Order: sequence, then C-alpha cells, then structure tokens
Amino acid sequence: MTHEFDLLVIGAGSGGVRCARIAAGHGARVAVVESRHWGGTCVNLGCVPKKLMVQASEYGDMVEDSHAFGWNSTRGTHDWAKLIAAKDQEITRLNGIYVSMLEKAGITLLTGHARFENAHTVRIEPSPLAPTEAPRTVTAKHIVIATGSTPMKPDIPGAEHAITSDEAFHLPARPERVVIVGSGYIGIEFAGIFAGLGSKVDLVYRHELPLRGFDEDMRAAMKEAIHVRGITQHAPASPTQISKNGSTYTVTLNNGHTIETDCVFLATGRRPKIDSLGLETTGVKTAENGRIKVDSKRETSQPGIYAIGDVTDHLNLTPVAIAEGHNLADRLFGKERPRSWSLRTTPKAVFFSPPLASVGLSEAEAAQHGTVDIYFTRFTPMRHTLSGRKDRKTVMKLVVDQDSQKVVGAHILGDDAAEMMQGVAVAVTAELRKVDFDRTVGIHPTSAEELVTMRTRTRETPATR
Ligand SMILES: Cc1cc2nc3c(=O)[nH]c(=O)nc-3n(C[C@H](O)[C@H](O)[C@H](O)COP(=O)(O)OP(=O)(O)OC[C@H]3O[C@@H](n4cnc5c(N)ncnc54)[C@H](O)[C@@H]3O)c2cc1C
Ligand SMILES: NC(=O)c1ccc[n+]([C@@H]2O[C@H](COP(=O)([O-])OP(=O)(O)OC[C@H]3O[C@@H](n4cnc5c(N)ncnc54)[C@H](O)[C@@H]3O)[C@@H](O)[C@H]2O)c1
Repeated sequence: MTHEFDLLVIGAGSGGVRCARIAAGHGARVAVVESRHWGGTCVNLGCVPKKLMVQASEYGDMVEDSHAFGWNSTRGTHDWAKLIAAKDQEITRLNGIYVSMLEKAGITLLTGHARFENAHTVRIEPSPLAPTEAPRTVTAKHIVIATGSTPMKPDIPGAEHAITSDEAFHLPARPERVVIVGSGYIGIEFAGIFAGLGSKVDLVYRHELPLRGFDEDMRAAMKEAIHVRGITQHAPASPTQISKNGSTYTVTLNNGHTIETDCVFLATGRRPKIDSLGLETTGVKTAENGRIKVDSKRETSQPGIYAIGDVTDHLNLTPVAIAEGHNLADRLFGKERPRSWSLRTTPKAVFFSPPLASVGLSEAEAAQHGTVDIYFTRFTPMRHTLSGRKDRKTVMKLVVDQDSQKVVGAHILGDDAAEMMQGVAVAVTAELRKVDFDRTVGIHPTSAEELVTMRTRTRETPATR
C-alpha cells in the first residue's frame, strides 16, 4: 500500500519537531500535526516562559544588592501584567520561528487533534489551534507519537480550585499569597519565582527534604536555600482538602494545620498525554500511568509506530526528547550512523535562585557500585561577601569512584550552577578521573574554580552493594 507520507509526527513539541526536521533533511515526505501550540510545552508552557520568569524574579534582590556596590537604586514595584505581556510576545515570536523552520524544511503542517483510526491512518479533528478546520484523514508508513505530558492533580476535595503550571503562566495578577504543593522541579522553580516577585509563599511537600531523587546533601542544601529565600516549608505534609471562601482559599494539611491563601498551585507531577489518541485501534501498549511502552529503538508494541519524549515518561527533559527524536529520524531515514547521546549522563538543573545542577550519580547511587570518595565544599560566593547575603551559600560536591578514581557525579547549588554544569557534564561523560580535574587550571576569581581545587577528600563512603 502506498501512503501519503513516509512519516507522520503527532505533536510539534521538542521531540516531534526535531524528529520531523531531521527526517525531512534525509529526504522523507513528512507531516506534523499539532493541536494546541507550535513548539510544544517547552516553548509555550515550560522551559522558556519559566526561565524568563525566573530571571524576572531575580532583579529585585539584585537591585537591593547593588547598594553595597555603590548604586543608589531603589527596589521599586513589579508589574506582573507587563512581564506576562513581554513573555507572551517572545513566545509568539518563537511560535512563528517554529512554523517557518518546519515549512522551510518542506514539512506539511497540519493543525488539529490527531486520533488513530488504525496503525497507519490518523484522523485530524478540530482543536483549539484549528477550531473550524474540516476534519481530514492522513496515512503514513511510520508514525511517531510525540504528544508530551500534561499536569496531574491529586484526587482531593477542592482540587478543582487549584491551578497548575499551565495556568500559572497566565494569571491575571500575581497572588499576594500562594500555597505550592510538591517539591519537584516545578514546585521549587515557581516557589522561587513567586517569592522573588514579592508573594508570600508556603511550600508543602511530602518528604523531609525536597527534590526526591537528587543527592541527599544537595537536597539538604536546597532546603536551606528555600528557607533563606523567605519561603515557609511545610514538610513532611500533604494537602487533604482545599476549600474556597470568596476570593480566598484554605488548604488543610494531613498534620492538622491549615493555610489561608489567595492561590493554590498543585505541582504534583505530570502524566503522559494519550487522551483521545485512539490507541485502542492500534496495537500500542501503555503502562499503568499511561506511559507508552517502547523498546530500545523507541518502537512501540505496534510495528511502524514509535514514541519519543515525555509520553514515554523516561527522562522528561527537552534535550532528551530532542535527542530521541533526532536519533529515531536518523535510524528510520538516514544513510550514515545515527547520532547518539549519552543519556546516562544527562545533566539536570532546577532553576531556583540559586539554581541546583547535577550530572551523573548521587553519593547513594554511586555507593551501590563500590566505595566512593566524596569532595564537598560550601562557601559564600564573592558577590555576597559584599552584598551582605552571607547566608546565600554555594555548595559543590564531587562523587568519585574509589577504585577507578573516575568522577561519576557532580552537584552544584549556587549562582550560575546550570551554566557551570554543562562543561562538567562533558568531563563526566568522558569518564575523566579526579586527577584530570586536579591538573586543570582554574579560572580566577570564580566559584567554578572550586571544582578543580577541591584537593582534600571530605569522606569515604563504603559500598552498599
Ligand atoms: C513548567 C515546566 C517547566 C519545564 N522546564 C524545563 C526546563 O527548564 N528544562 C527542560 O529540559 N525541560 C523542562 N520541562 C520539560 C519539557 O518541557 C518537556 O520534557 C518537553 O517539552 C517534552 O517534549 P515532548 O516533545 O515530549 O512533548 P511536548 O513539548 O509536550 O510536545 C507535545 C505536543 O504534542 C501536542 N499534542 C498532544 N496530543 C496531540 C494530539 N492528539 N494531536 C496533535 N497534537 C497533540 C501538544 O499540544 C504539544 O504541543 C519543563 C516542563 C514544564 C511543564
Ligand atoms: N528545570 C527542568 O529541567 C524542569 C522544570 C520543570 C519540569 N521539568 C520536568 O517536568 C517533570 C514534571 O515536573 P513536576 O515538578 O510536576 O513533577 P515531579 O515529579 O518532579 O514532582 C512532583 C512532586 O509532587 C509531589 N506529589 C505527587 N503527588 C502528590 C500528592 N498527592 N500530594 C502531595 N504531593 C504530591 C511529589 O512528591 C513531588 O514532590 C519533571 O519531572 C521534569 O522531568 C523539568
């Protein structure tokens, strides 16, 4: 059977766009269907608007700190509507860039909600991006599901009164008080944004320390940094109910406490987006949480249908979705060896102020493989020796496998941590040893030079295997 397209990509987010562009570059006839916004979550309701808002939230303290450096500036007030408008203008610009980039690559752009009719046929129905467009049907030899994920709310009474990150980007006004539930990436990043812009923030989370899955020392350092930022932490605690009284809300916690607030923000995780996708008409299998199951080549249980990015709930980060999309397009249509990435050493950053960035293994993970040497330092960065914010510490940690002396993990909490970590990630991916760090000359005066000057082992952690 001849198909209209060699490849149909469902979802024009980070993974889908890269997969489509690379496939088109290899000469394939490609179509992309998008239901909501070109560029997907990262561009519209994720990384990009979030980072702009983090940056916005940092100016107040910077203006205050400038006094110590001789500036006669005043902190002033923040105009939320102006920030949202500026951010939206930038996103509209990016949407346009995505559309023209795809068109220039010779890709057919389809707007609407995609729903499988069978393993090679997809029906495209009206959606928010194309509410009046007539439905149509397309066929393709290969179909890639790149539909991403969507926020998930816990099943508690009153959850309908709460917002998620999707709404946080378009609030009509900044709430004076906000309760944020969840201490994953989104909970912490937005706690920092609202606190920096002047809101009173209460952060509620289930465990003793925030950021489950990160290195324990870094989780403790983040807890302290959150405190220093003036955010009230309720932990361990979870909400059992949200009630609305006029324009205020009351959050009841499982420890019996209640918090009054102007806004409740649930940052309690995301789920793969497979709603009304018609997967039941195909042989594509999903796991309990809706994650599409794929093999190492990203093929689903239905030959010819693949899945990449958040919808597979693997490492839910933009560069990972991009890597998966690129690699898949190379494998399906490329003539040379497919480009590949070391996902094992995917660096991560939580854009709090200061940010936390990590690559490789935590101390506990490394100890499962053998005894580890730990190098740890905590200091006041130079800027804050003058600004007076001496409680804004920078924390750095190197995790070294004792047998091989390879640096298997690096963790930084401090200003510019994410910028520093990208370079360190190259070293960890290249499996460099501690001696390679030691023989690298530092850049002075920086915080980063500590990474190559931590000479004395802080402790040895015995293997737990
Ligand atoms: C608030 C927030 C902040 C984030 N910050 C970062 C960050 O700083 N760094 C980072 O690396 N990652 C960050 N992420 C994660 C990152 O956004 C995702 O990992 C990434 O966008 C996943 O890409 P994707 O291609 O899998 O899906 P998406 O980018 O979500 O794209 C999926 C697309 O598919 C479309 N779609 C869905 N169903 C259909 C259908 N049936 N028919 C047609 N179209 C459909 C959707 O409208 C969407 O445009 C953040 C996420 C959030 C929510
Ligand atoms: N900087 C970045 O790279 C970045 C930023 C934002 C999001 N992301 C990606 O998006 C994903 C989703 O982010 P997220 O923060 O929503 O999810 P997450 O999984 O990182 O955190 C969810 C939080 O909600 C808590 N939680 C879950 N159910 C709960 C309940 N019933 N009651 C109380 N607490 C509950 C969890 O304990 C956890 O603290 C991340 O895992 C990450 O992959 C990345």
